[in-house]
Amino acid sequence: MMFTDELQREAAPIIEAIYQDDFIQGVIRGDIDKKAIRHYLKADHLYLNEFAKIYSLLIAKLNDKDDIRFLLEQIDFVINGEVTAHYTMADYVGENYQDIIAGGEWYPASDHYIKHMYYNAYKYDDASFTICAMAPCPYVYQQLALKIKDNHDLTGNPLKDWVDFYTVNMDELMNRLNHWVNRFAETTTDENREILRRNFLESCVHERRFFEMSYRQEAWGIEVMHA
Ligand SMILES: Cc1ncc(C[n+]2csc(CCO)c2C)c(N)n1
Repeated sequence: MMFTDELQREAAPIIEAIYQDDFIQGVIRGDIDKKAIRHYLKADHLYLNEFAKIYSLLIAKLNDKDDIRFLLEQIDFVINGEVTAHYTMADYVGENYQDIIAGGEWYPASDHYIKHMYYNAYKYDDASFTICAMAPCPYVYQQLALKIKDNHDLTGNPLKDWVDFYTVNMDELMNRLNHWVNRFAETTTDENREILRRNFLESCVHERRFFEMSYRQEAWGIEVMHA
C-alpha cells in the first residue's frame, strides 16, 4: 500500500464526520442558512488567495519544468476557476458576489488552517511537508462530492453545481500530489513520515472546522478598525 493510501484510509472517519455535520447536510437538503454560505464565501475567497500564494512558495522548491507548469496551472485554477463554484453559492444567497466577500477576514478556523500550511512551507525545504498539509483541500472536497452524488439525486437542488464542480478535475491533481509525497516518503525517516501523516490528518480536521466555522458564523469578535 502506498503511503498516501494509508493517509487516505485514516482520513475516512473524518470525512464521514464532515459529511454528517450540519453544513454538508444543509447543502444536501438545499436549505442551508444563507448566512452560513455568506460566511463560507467571505472566508473561502481569502483562503483560496493564500492557497495560490503557497503554491508559489512550492514552485521555489521544485526543479522539474513539468512540475512547475502544473503548479502554475493550479494557481490559475484556484484564482480564476474555482470562483465558478463560489458564484453558484452567491446565486443561492441572492446577492452580488463582490458584495458578499467584502470585509471578509481570516476567521479563527481558516486562520489556523492557513497558518498550518505556511508554517510547513517556511519550516521545511522539501515540498512534501507542505503538500501533505495542502492535499486534504482537493481530497476532502472530492470525497464529499462523490459521497453526496452516490447517496442523493440533487436534481433541482440550488447548490448542485457546487457539488458537481468537485466531482471533476480533482483526479489529476490528487495523482500529482500523491506521487510527490510517495516518492519522498519512500526514502525519508520514520520521524518525517509521522510529520507528513499529522500534516495530512490535521488538515482534514481543519477542513471540518472550516465548515463548522461557516455554519456557526464564527469570528474573532474583535472590532475592525476603519481608516
Ligand atoms: C477550505 C477549502 N478547502 C478546500 C477547497 C477546495 N479547493 C480549494 S483549492 C482547490 C484546488 C487546489 O489546486 C480545491 C479543490 C476550498 N475551496 N476551500
